[in-house]
Amino acid sequence: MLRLFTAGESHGKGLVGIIEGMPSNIYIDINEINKDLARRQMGYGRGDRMKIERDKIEILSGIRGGYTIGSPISFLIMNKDHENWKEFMDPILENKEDKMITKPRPGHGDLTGYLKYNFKDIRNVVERSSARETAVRVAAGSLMKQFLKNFDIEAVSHVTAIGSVKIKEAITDTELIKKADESEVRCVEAGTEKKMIDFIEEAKKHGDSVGGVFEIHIKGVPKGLGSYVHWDRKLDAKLSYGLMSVNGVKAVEIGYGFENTTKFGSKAHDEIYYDKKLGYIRTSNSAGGIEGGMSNGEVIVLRCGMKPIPTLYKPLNTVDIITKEPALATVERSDTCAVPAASIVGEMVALSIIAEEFIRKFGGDSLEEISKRWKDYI
Ligand SMILES: Cc1cc2nc3c(=O)[nH]c(=O)nc-3n(C[C@H](O)[C@H](O)[C@H](O)COP(=O)(O)O)c2cc1C
Ligand SMILES: C=C(O[C@@H]1CC(C(=O)O)=C[C@@H](OP(=O)(O)O)[C@H]1O)C(=O)O
Repeated sequence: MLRLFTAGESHGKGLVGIIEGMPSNIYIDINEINKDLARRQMGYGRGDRMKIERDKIEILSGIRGGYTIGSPISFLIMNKDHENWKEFMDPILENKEDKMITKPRPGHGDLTGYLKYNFKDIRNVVERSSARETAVRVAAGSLMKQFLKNFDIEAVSHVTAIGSVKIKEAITDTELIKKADESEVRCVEAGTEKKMIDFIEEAKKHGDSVGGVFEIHIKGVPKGLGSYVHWDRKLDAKLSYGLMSVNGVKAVEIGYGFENTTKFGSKAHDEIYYDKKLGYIRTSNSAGGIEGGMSNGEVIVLRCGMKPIPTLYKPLNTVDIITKEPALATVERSDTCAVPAASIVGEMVALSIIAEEFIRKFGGDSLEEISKRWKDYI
């Protein structure tokens, strides 16, 4: 079983990840992980924090001479911003109190987290509920991506909507999305990107924030990851769980999940054909590569809806937890839009789940053992 533990507060010393269950003898290129960490920091609409951080992974264990050795892989990503928060984030010494947060932000975990954990200062909630944690999930996902590359499994992601600005003709071709990611193709319809940027700028001008939609494609996944035999083994359920755990994601769609609800069955399902060379084939992919809780060999298509960022520079109404009087929600600093960043997080989270399911199906302690079983099955 492949597992990931994450720890770390947003303005604490740093973030920690532990991956347990990674097979041995997988070549890991640290530069590739750092590239994915950098991708997560990009995207129009991010705030000043991203000017401070330059996320880099430091491996502590589990990798030797560039190869995994089967033991838990532990790693660090330091918070450069900690330097500016030392007096408020010291684990041992008493923290200064003049930055206590008492005005919970609607849309964030502030109010319920403070009540649930019986805190005096909402900062305790803010620090861990922050999406800073997603840096660890991207680093871990990037490592798993390198494992999956051995089996020709690859993922791409792209933003399909920022607020009400949508890509009209959604790119459905995985290779084209990949090119877009490499900046060869920017957008299907000329001008869409500018409209998205304008939408973010408009929000920013009014102290507001935006959400949007991103899409993930995973190709090369063999038929049969996940299972129909028990509810908690279904691949669509597992992917939804993982994606829903990405901060701000409130909707997950698989294939044409919503669109299919409006169609007749005759138009909604992907008919089966047989080709002497290719075996069973489909000529459409409405199901998004998953039927009966199992990958069916087609490209896995996932779509996620992210709510607008909860911290507003023109703050929403709230209640001060000390005076119980009406107040405006706390704002220290914030992104206006983080959909492009969330898209990278989603891509890496989805790959982590595919890696976990791949290992569950093909088993084995080393890459060689897994490769043998995979080849036999294929
Ligand atoms: C990459 C990324 C960056 C984010 N940046 C901010 C931010 O600057 N300010 C903010 O209030 N929320 C930000 N969010 C969203 C919050 O983390 C999220 O709304 C919060 O954790 C509550 O989400 P939930 O209701 O889905 O659990 C960001 C999310 C992601 C994925
Ligand atoms: C630190 C990251 O994102 C943060 C996520 C976040 C939130 O509330 O989720 C709030 C902001 O934190 P800060 O107040 O320090 O600027 C974002 O910058 C990151 O993505 O690495």
